[in-house]
Amino acid sequence: MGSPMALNLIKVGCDVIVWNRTKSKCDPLISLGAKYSSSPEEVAANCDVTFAMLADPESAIDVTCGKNGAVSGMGPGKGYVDVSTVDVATSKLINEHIKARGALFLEAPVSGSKKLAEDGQLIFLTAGDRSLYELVSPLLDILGKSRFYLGKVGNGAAMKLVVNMIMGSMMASFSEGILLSKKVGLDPSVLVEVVSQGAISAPMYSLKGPSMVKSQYPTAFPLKHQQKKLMLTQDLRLALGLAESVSQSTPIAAAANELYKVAKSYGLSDEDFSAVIEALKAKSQDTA
Ligand SMILES: NC(=O)C1=CN([C@@H]2O[C@H](COP(=O)(O)OP(=O)(O)OC[C@H]3O[C@@H](n4cnc5c(N)ncnc54)[C@H](OP(=O)(O)O)[C@@H]3O)[C@@H](O)[C@H]2O)C=CC1
Ligand SMILES: O=CCCC(=O)O
Repeated sequence: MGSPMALNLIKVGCDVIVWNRTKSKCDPLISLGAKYSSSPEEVAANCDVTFAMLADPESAIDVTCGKNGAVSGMGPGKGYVDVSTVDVATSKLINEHIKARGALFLEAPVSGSKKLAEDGQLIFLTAGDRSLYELVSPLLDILGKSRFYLGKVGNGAAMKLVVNMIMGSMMASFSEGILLSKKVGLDPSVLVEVVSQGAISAPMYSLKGPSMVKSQYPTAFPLKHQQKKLMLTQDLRLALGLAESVSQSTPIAAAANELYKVAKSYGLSDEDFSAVIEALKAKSQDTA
């Protein structure tokens, strides 16, 4: 997600400095004009605004607050925009560290996957320093099709988790439908078409349905991010934790969460999250 976002900024002529743990992944960006810094600290020291796109809460904290982390390069007049998907507590922690350096913080997790990142069609769910939001809005408009400012830090993370919770349950339910249609002698491709024309149509179903019917899961949003294991956190589990914290019942999401865990145990972490369908196949002895 970070690469296409950086690329879109380079394309419009922004002065972009990049860092990634695996440096080779920066090479295509460097060849297109990005400069390279050897640590997150150096990036933050050399930039007015630093964007972070990390896998999960642990890496987001490490890259920000760890050794040679971005915090060390921050200071008054600078801004830090974390576009990773993390939990509320992680976002608040990063905010505190950035603020302690006199800099501004904006959480801005995104809705929309790899293709939408490439096309500059992401949806930003931002919260934090309003002045930083105003400052980076022109950049967010290059990277995305819309942006929401949701107030205090944590609201962006919470909104993202709620959206991903709905998405996880929708995909699990869609998977059940595909397999059931096949078991009762229907053509699942026709089911995908029917769904795409009705009230429950969703781009996600039209995009992923045809591949799922063929047991193919080209990775857009890796299943491992729907089931993050670090610090026992993951998008669905984090959403369940959020629900529990306010005594909101979410039985559908809880059931879906179990399926993602099974799919992950089958070694499908790096496949698209639509590979959750494999968890149901195994249960019903359907290997087709
Ligand atoms: N893919 C999608 O469709 C979407 C993803 N998201 C969210 O965006 C974030 C990134 O997702 P995505 O780009 O798909 O994930 P990837 O797995 O492709 O990239 C993860 C990035 O995090 C880095 N990273 C992981 N662990 C560490 C660590 N311990 N220290 C330093 N860097 C680390 C990786 O570095 P390295 O290259 O060295 O491994 C890589 O740059 C996630 O939070 C995800 O939930 C949000 C919306 C859509
Ligand atoms: O967090 C990832 C969400 C993927 C998507 O919105 O399609």
